[in-house]
Amino acid sequence: MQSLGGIRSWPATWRTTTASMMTTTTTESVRKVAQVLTVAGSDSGAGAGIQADIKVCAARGVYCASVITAVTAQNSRGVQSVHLLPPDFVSEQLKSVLSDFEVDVVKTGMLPSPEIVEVLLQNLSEYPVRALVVDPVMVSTSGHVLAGSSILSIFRYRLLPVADIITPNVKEASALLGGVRIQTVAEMRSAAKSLHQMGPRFVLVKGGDLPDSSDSVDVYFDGNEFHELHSPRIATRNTHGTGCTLASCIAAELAKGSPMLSAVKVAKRFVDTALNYSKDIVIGSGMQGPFDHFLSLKDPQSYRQSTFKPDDLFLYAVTDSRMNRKWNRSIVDAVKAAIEGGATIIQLREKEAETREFLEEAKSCVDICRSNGVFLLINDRIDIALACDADGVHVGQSDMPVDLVRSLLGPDKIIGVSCKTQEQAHQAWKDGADYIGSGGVFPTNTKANNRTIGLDGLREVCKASKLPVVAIGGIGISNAESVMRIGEPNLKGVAVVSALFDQECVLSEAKKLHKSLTESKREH
Ligand SMILES: Cc1ncc(COP(=O)(O)OP(=O)(O)O)c(N)n1
Ligand SMILES: Cc1ncsc1CCOP(=O)(O)O
Ligand SMILES: [Mg+2]
Repeated sequence: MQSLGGIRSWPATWRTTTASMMTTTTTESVRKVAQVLTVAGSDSGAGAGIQADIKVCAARGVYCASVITAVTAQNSRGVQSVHLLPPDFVSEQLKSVLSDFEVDVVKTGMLPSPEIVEVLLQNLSEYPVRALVVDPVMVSTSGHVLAGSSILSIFRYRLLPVADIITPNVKEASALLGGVRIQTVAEMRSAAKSLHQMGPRFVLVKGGDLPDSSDSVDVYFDGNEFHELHSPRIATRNTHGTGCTLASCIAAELAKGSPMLSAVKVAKRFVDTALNYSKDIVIGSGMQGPFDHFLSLKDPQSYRQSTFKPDDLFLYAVTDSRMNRKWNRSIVDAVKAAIEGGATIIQLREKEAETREFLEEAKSCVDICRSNGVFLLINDRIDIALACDADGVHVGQSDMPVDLVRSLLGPDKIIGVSCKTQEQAHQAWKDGADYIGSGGVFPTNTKANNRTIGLDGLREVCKASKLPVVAIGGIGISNAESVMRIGEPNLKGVAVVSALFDQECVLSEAKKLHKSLTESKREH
């Protein structure tokens, strides 16, 4: 099996396509379409399985072909009956699609027998694709066994080693690991590590079923680093098909060209938004209803504008035009590298840029950030933020007042404000800011004439406000841990300029800083 970046190379015309576009036009006016093939079971209730997969891909702008492995009779009450398709017929479907279409990514769901996995593997070796996403479906949300223990051996020794990513929930992860206990995030991490040793390039262990947790935590492991992806638990009965939706959304984003972590983050946000949007709908009379994958058609705003979470401040990358010029980088390249290295939010702070040029670059950065599921804010320039439809702005005490910014940008945009004192922190809350940037914590050459407040000043600001706080000023790999160690619960991360952008390789510096922040978070 070839994997992402593997044997089949991208057509030259496609390589230049931005990740947010599904198609592009070649010189011969042929439109290339990002394509997923789902190999899964049919759900007559259409909340999960093949039907969910097709809907997600359509909602994400990707074509989805389907090979059906089994037909289930099911609804919101559960699975009433399952009919397996003969392996030869599954193979015929696979050949039909793979020999004809240029499938980018194959996503698997219900693979109910070892023979069916065998024909899948055969076809994939004959018709290689760019990536394989394996959702090791074993039990339906209602508790019906969809693939029994006979499947475990071929999953472990044949399928997992050729997968690019696997997305088990805790029960599936436990089954794949011979029944180990997985009841805490620490046990999820250890399970992700053990599963990675079975061969997949990336592992995402989904913690939605974890007992006693107020938010839903998924653990992502790339063989080197862990990422914990948090989202608030959404109170709804309409959770049928969330696993299929997440895996298909990952496949769709990969097919459009996203790196793996970005694809996973976008998919998680898509599922959260869909669940939230559909929390009150009633389809069926049972315990687990389907949700609406097409929310974007009904209410684009609710889909586009996902909610800002304090943890988004974890690794906050702030650009600088002088540094970009010094290192001969465009803003766009700087932003791409920071995101790839793990930046969780971006601010464009381009003090010397010409308005017209800044606007064009800001628009490109909005596209990149949106397709990676990372928010983009603009420093100082409310006009640019409005014109490029950024996710928000960051303003200081001598910029436009926060209450006025709020009235110009509306309730959905993110507003951050710089605070050095307790009074400023109180005011930030009253004025409707979403977060506080506090510093300079340490001396810095990036901002002239800036008073340093030290760790004590940072602590005071944190204590004075309910808002999440990000520390800024002179922070880098050598001292990020000492900042986070002040242990204030609303201190959510560090914002850095020179530690990322006044460096030869933004990507590796971002990775190192992300790793050090993750370690300090785990320790405290
Ligand atoms: C996250 C974050 N915190 C603080 C600042 C500083 O903003 P400001 O005080 O407006 O100073 P300038 O950046 O405009 O020089 C920031 N940009 N980001
Ligand atoms: C914009 C800003 N606001 C307070 S300190 C600072 C500069 C931070 O830059 P660096 O991370 O290079 O010290
Ligand atoms: Mg400012």
